[in-house]
Amino acid sequence: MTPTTMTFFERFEADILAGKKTITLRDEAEKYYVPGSVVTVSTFEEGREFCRLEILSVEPILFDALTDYHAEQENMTLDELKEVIQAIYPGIQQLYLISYQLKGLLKVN
Ligand SMILES: CC(=O)Nc1cc[nH]c(=O)n1
Repeated sequence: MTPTTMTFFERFEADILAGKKTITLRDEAEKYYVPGSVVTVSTFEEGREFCRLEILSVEPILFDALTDYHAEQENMTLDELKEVIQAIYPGIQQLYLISYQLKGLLKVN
């Protein structure tokens, strides 16, 4: 079944809404997003819905293949991005690069 939801840590919310973070790197469990589908996005911490995103692509990528270009799309330096990914997914090598575009903001409740 096509996933219809995605969560992000609250600290990424502002960058997503500002269009400064346009990709996310996820593990095997989240490789099933479908290009062209729209997902409702909520915070990981509180489950607060804050936007909808259209999934543009889902591609496998190895941790060691991450470049400055990927970091730029995450609004980070490459060192920061690698630290963040290692903190979320310790020891991971196989990642999935999900690119998306903002489809709409959700009202504050
Ligand atoms: C909740 C969660 O896993 N969030 C992530 C993970 C990887 N990248 C990202 O932008 N957000």
